[in-house]
Amino acid sequence: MPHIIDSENVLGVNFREEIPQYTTMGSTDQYLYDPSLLNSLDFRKSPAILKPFITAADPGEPWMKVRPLRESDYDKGFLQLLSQLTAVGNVSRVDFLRTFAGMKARGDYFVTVIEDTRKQLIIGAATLVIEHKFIHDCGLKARLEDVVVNDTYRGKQLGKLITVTVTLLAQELGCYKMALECKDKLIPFYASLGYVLEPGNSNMMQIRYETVKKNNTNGAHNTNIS
Ligand SMILES: CC(=O)SCCNC(=O)CCNC(=O)[C@H](O)C(C)(C)COP(=O)(O)OP(=O)(O)OC[C@H]1O[C@@H](n2cnc3c(N)ncnc32)[C@H](O)[C@@H]1OP(=O)(O)O
Repeated sequence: MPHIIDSENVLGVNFREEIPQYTTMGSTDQYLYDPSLLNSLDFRKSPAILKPFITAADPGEPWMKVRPLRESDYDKGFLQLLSQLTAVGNVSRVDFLRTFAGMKARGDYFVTVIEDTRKQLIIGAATLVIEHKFIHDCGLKARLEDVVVNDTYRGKQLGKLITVTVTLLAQELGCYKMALECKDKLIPFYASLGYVLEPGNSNMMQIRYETVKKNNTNGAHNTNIS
């Protein structure tokens, strides 16, 4: 079960003080969450058709690794990968480590990546976020966020692999359901992985509180907005 968060962490109070001082990148290089959680996922439970059959523990290539996000992924192109999804902005190493530490402290962010270990490059990512509810007997609801595969690696099942990984992880962590928002053209992709549009309950609504900076360098040519 996810770590129980305290209200001080939720509000982000004193985060700066909680972060260890890093003199060089990777001096601790922690995982965001326990990587052993990925070893026992049963990919046979997923309706996804994976040909050849691959899993998080055995992604089919010796140079491919599915694992939790690490601090050193700042230097392995993680943010550049996200910029293929939406605008990232100018995220400094300090910003990245602060956000990483906050997510780790909360215990309910499961950012999961695929690394090409030959190039030390992050080539795929997806995030499982767990919401704590009073309804459903104080149940846990999962959200799927920020799914992306490096454009030169697409069409090789990596999108399915990373999405099924976090979908099964949510079930393993005790969530009663997992939900996502996506563009219409991706509905068949997620439907093939078991996600369904529920009749009368398939509208996504939102209110935006900020405008995306148009002059950021990472996402300057990307019109996708998450
Ligand atoms: C919840 C969210 O985060 S929604 C945001 C989703 N992410 C994005 O839009 C970012 C840009 N897109 C991507 O990174 C990738 O195209 C992904 C993640 C959507 C798919 O990654 P891939 O590695 O190419 O997917 P994969 O090889 O596993 O393909 C799975 C299937 O989905 C289909 N598919 C993949 N991308 C798309 C697309 N953009 N539109 C329609 N169908 C697609 C493929 O044709 C394939 O179908 P098949 O099994 O019948 O051959």
